[in-house]
Amino acid sequence: MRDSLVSAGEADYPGNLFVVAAPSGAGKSSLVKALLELDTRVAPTVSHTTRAPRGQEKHGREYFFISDAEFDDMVANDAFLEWANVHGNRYGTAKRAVADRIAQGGDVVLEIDFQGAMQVRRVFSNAVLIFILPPSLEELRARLERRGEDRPDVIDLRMRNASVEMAQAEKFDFVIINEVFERALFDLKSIVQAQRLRYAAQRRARRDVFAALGIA
Ligand SMILES: Nc1nc2c(ncn2[C@@H]2O[C@H](COP(=O)(O)OP(=O)(O)O)[C@@H](O)[C@H]2O)c(=O)[nH]1
Ligand SMILES: Nc1ncnc2c1ncn2[C@@H]1O[C@H](COP(=O)(O)OP(=O)(O)O)[C@@H](O)[C@H]1O
Repeated sequence: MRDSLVSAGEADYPGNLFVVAAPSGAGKSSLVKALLELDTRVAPTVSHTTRAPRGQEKHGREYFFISDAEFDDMVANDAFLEWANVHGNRYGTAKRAVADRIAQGGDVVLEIDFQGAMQVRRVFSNAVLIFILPPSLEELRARLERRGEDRPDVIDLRMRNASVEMAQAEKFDFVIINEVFERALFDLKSIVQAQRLRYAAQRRARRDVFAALGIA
């Protein structure tokens, strides 16, 4: 599967893979949710995690909440496209969820951390990596506090990790600063649209070259 996803970029996988990463609280989930409401061609996948569910979260909707032993089994069975330790818990994207959809020409968006994003790039070179930045660290903390989902010690840990995560932004294809939400959403939509046009043009060009060479 790893190898076939590498050739993905080519004919077998006509869909696009978008990866969105950000420090916790930057607005990644809000932006991706808004994108999905506007654009039905792109679908999310549900990750697996060993973290405990928050208030309203449901198994199979936000995440598949699994035990450490179950996570170990999935790692041993090579079931993950990528996985990483984030803020003291493990999170991973199942291969099957991504491959099935992009093989059928659908687009997929992954909301994962920067370590996972780098793993995806190694496996699937056509993936478009997008990093969301908050306008400042002060605003990041304010958003985490306003969201009111995490205990103060969890917020402190996420803030400590934020600087390390933000230093990774330059490795991504695009960086969006989520200051004014609507502007950031416009940027995200534009990146998705541009990639679709670019990839479709690449595929057409490849077909034309093959046809001209008589090897279509
Ligand atoms: N590598 C990886 N990271 C993930 C995955 N799912 C979620 N994450 C990341 O784990 C971090 C914590 O997620 P979560 O506990 O839901 O809190 P959030 O930061 O408020 O979204 C975020 O950076 C997520 O992007 C995954 O499947 N793989
Ligand atoms: N541009 C923005 N301006 C102000 N608040 C925002 C903005 N974008 C998101 N938020 C708020 O910040 C909090 C964190 O956003 P969320 O999408 O949960 O972040 P993440 O998924 O990156 O952890 C939420 O309460 C959300 O409503």
